[in-house]
Amino acid sequence: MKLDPFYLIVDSAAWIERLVPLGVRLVQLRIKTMDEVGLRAEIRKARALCTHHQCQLIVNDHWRQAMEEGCDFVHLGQEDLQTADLSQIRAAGVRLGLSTHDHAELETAMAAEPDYLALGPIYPTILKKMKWAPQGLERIAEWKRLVAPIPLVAIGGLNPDRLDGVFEAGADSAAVVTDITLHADPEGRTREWIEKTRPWR
Ligand SMILES: Cc1ncc(COP(=O)(O)OP(=O)(O)O)c(N)n1
Ligand SMILES: Cc1nc(C(=O)O)sc1CCOP(=O)(O)O
Ligand SMILES: [Mg+2]
Repeated sequence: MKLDPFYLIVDSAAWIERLVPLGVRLVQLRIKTMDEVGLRAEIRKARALCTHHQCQLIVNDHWRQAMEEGCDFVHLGQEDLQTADLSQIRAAGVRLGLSTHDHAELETAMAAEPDYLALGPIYPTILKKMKWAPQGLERIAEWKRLVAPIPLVAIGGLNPDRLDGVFEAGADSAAVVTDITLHADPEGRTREWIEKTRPWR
């Protein structure tokens, strides 16, 4: 499976409506706190937008709601994995991306036979507090050797200036939140990401 090298992560369907039409091909809806009705509406709207714009939608955490809304790709972390019903996800033909931060997590993740693996945080991130030190580029190269041919996603503190290093080290896709969502010009920055990742597409 080939992942687009630009992996946008946002926390609402409104962001998807704003940025996906610019040419984003891979987007994650990452909603951490919302009531069930609101969450369902967000997933439904995100799915419709992504279908219309031929963008692959990946739903973070909420695998059950994602499946019930007809989505075909979810992302789970190690804690999410403990409660997720992987056989139900697989039986529905839903694809699965998994987070990893160290060797023990990688072993757990590989056992689940994911469709991609994410490694982070590559650089310091301001989005959330993390117990892992930045992994650095060497770690991407190590992970690539361990996981290929499973696609590898790099995440954490990425920006356009850091992309060449990340791809040269072996990442297949670069995931980003705040470099775009906190930018003064999110549309302009999204176009910059699309251009900068073009050679890796
Ligand atoms: C592409 C990608 N990589 C890693 C994560 C982090 O997932 P997780 O560890 O479950 O943390 P939360 O994002 O749920 O806070 C991700 N969402 N996407
Ligand atoms: C959601 C997330 N997961 C990470 C991990 O390492 O698993 S790092 C991260 C935050 C990514 O945001 P930004 O691009 O703003 O640094
Ligand atoms: Mg999670």
